[in-house]
Amino acid sequence: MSNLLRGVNLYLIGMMGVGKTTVGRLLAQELGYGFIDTDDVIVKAAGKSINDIFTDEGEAAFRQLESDVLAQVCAYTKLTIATGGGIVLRQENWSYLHHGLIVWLDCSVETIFHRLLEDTTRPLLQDSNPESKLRSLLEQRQPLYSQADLHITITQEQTPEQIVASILAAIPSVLKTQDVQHQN
Ligand SMILES: Nc1ncnc2c1ncn2[C@@H]1O[C@H](COP(=O)(O)OP(=O)(O)O)[C@@H](O)[C@H]1O
Ligand SMILES: O=C(O)C1=C[C@@H](OP(=O)(O)O)[C@@H](O)[C@H](O)C1
Ligand SMILES: [Mg+2]
Repeated sequence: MSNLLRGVNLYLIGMMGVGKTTVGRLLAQELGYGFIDTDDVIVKAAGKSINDIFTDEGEAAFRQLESDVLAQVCAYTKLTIATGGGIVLRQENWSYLHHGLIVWLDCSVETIFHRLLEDTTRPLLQDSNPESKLRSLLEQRQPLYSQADLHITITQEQTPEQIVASILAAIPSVLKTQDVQHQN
């Protein structure tokens, strides 16, 4: 598979809680790729948590850091990159994402809600009604996520290993399409 990919980066996009960080790390191992999580890079560079960045500097400052990190990361090859769920919001980020293959991990709001019920690390979910917040975020973002090269639908029971397997199985079909497009 890594031969087929020829070092092209994989960018995982999708809603918070869908498993981009968890699956991305495994996928990188499977491919012999490096792994980067844009949120981790931001936290290390800022020296504070995502929650503190949102509280102290606001979401717009966080989005700028996110774009800066993405711009730096896409200069490298042989990486699997787990992005933050809101990376799709800025048009400029798409020009960076399109340097690689963009994989949308998609699962139901119910699954995400149950996974993140006890989680306090997602500032956008610190809301009086997190489930409805998730629904409205998904409604806003779905048309953006759907611009990905690959759409992987995940069920509640699927393990990270099974999700990696379904991504690996789906990759050749998009690479083929891209080769055909390049020939035309
Ligand atoms: N396939 C899965 N099955 C069960 N739990 C999962 C799965 N993928 C991720 N999780 C759990 O869901 C939570 C969110 O996962 P994470 O990888 O941080 O998602 P994201 O990076 O998309 O926000 C974590 O607690 C993680 O352990
Ligand atoms: O959806 C979002 O806007 C966000 C998702 C988070 O990352 P994950 O998608 O990895 O949870 C993180 O970047 C931040 O809390 C904002
Ligand atoms: Mg993550």
